[in-house]
Amino acid sequence: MKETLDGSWGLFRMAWRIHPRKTLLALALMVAGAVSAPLLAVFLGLMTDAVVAGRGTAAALHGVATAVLAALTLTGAHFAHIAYFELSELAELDMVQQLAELSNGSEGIEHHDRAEFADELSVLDREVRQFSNALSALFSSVGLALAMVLTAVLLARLHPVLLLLPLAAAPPLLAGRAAERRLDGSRTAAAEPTRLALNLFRLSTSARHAGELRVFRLRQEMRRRHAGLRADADRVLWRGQAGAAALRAGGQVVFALAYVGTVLLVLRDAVSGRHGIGEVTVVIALAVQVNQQVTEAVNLTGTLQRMGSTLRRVAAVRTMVAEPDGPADEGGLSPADRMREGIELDGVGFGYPGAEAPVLTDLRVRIPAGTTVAVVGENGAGKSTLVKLLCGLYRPTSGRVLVDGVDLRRLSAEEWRARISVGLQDFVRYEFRAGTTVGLGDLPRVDDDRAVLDALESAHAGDVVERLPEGLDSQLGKSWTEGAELSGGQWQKLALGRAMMRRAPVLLVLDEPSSALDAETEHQLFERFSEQARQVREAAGAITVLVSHRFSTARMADLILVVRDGHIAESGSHQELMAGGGLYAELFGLQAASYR
Ligand SMILES: Nc1ncnc2c1ncn2[C@@H]1O[C@H](COP(=O)(O)OP(=O)(O)OP(=O)(O)O)[C@@H](O)[C@H]1O
Repeated sequence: MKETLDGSWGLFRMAWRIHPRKTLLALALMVAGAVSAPLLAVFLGLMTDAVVAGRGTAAALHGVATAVLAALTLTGAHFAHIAYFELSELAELDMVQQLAELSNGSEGIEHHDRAEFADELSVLDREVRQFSNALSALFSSVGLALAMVLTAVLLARLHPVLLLLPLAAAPPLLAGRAAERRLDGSRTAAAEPTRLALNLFRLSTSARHAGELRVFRLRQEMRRRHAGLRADADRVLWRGQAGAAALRAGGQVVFALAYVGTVLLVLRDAVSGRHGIGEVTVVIALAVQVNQQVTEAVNLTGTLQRMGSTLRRVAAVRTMVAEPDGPADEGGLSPADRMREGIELDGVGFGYPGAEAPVLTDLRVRIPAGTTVAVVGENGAGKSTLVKLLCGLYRPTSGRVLVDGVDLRRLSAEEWRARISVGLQDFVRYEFRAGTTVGLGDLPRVDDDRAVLDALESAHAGDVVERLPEGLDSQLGKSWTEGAELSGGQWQKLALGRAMMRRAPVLLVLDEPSSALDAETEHQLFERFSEQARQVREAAGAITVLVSHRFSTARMADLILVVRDGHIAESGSHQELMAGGGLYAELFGLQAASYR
């Protein structure tokens, strides 16, 4: 009950916020349409009595009133619909925007790693599309509540026993609520298989994966898995639907028995002469309405309860996104324009939400300002996780990342992001104009083609644009009829160009650009960065971090971090590490031998 009331109130506030005047108009029309139905029964009774008594004028007047009320009953909801149609659409849009904002509006990305977050979001994704019905349900239910009270008063005036009829509405209402709870439970239980099935569907229908699916002859297998997951979800949903239907039917049977009983009672009184013909007309008309009111009330409370749980889910998602251990903007200090001392990892540990073992443990290292750093290590060692911590996308679960001695948590996340630049391993393929796709790396200069060309030049990526039919003006992406599709490496080169757009970032992170670049180009690129970093050491103190599997590139760095099983196994310059004869020296030797 509380959820339904909270949901209704939340909905009303949302409509009011969007358009107060239309909200009031829709509500007034809906209420007028709803209460005119029981009044219609009263005037019908009065008209019948007047006709039987031969009072022509009174019969005609009551007849006109009956006709007006009938018109209002039939058209009230229709006119209200015109008033709230736009409101409903706007409310749905508002919800969709709230979801997008919740999902991507936070500074951190930790919530994306939680299965509960994905489940709630997948249910919400479906449920918000029902939101336009919710407003109509809300307005209708206000009108309906008034109509039910009026009907009960009218029935009680005729015979107190007739009050049993509205009271008999309680069992179907309670059963309806229980049914909706059961349905909501089944939607939650089915969320995971539904989400997984949707992922498989997207995978099976994406142009990007079409080739591999065919070569490995996986289409049949994907269909089988998809069907299995859908069947799992459907089984849960079907059980929920069947249980809910049985509960609703039980409630309706109780009401039907009460309905038949009261009609028989009034008919008996009429036969014995205790009621006039007009009163019998009123009772029969009202009893029919009570029947309709109950059915409508069950449906409306179901819809409102559903919307209540949608709003509850939105609140739950909001809490997950605002988790206190997420990388929120705690201190709001502004990072300096130049790095003075450097970055220090002070006992940094990190575990992904829900994972049993931490990915990184007790990392301790000082990276002086102006240093070029190479991070090397086996697959899954924790290199990308480390650079995401440096970018402030995750917050360490233990220890601190210090920037010039200040805990990264205390820096304004937004300002820190503005001072750094990244080429991430899982870069985005923005299907925009080529120049825009690169220019997005520095939003204020997104349309500055000169800056874009310079950035592409710095990233050794000018050739990608040169080959496009309209250069920087070429539309990218298969979603466009004329869009040019790029190879994976070309997309990554543009992402590198994007990383070069910012003028003087204090931290530049390049996470494995190797798939796009051949060994020679990667080498040259890093050489250039190292040179630039040395030149601007005094001016900006920029730190460049490159994650690479190529030791021939890594060796140029001032500092090499060898990550193994979540900790820094070795650190130092190439010469130091080679002289140490440890893991780095061993891996370097192996790779060098394979090139010979
Ligand atoms: N979003 C995530 N949620 C849970 N676990 C994750 C997530 N991302 C990575 N991991 C786990 O963290 C570990 C380290 O992953 P990470 O991507 O940091 O490794 P990496 O050294 O960059 O590997 P690679 O060289 O293959 O890119 C892996 O065991 C991986 O399974």
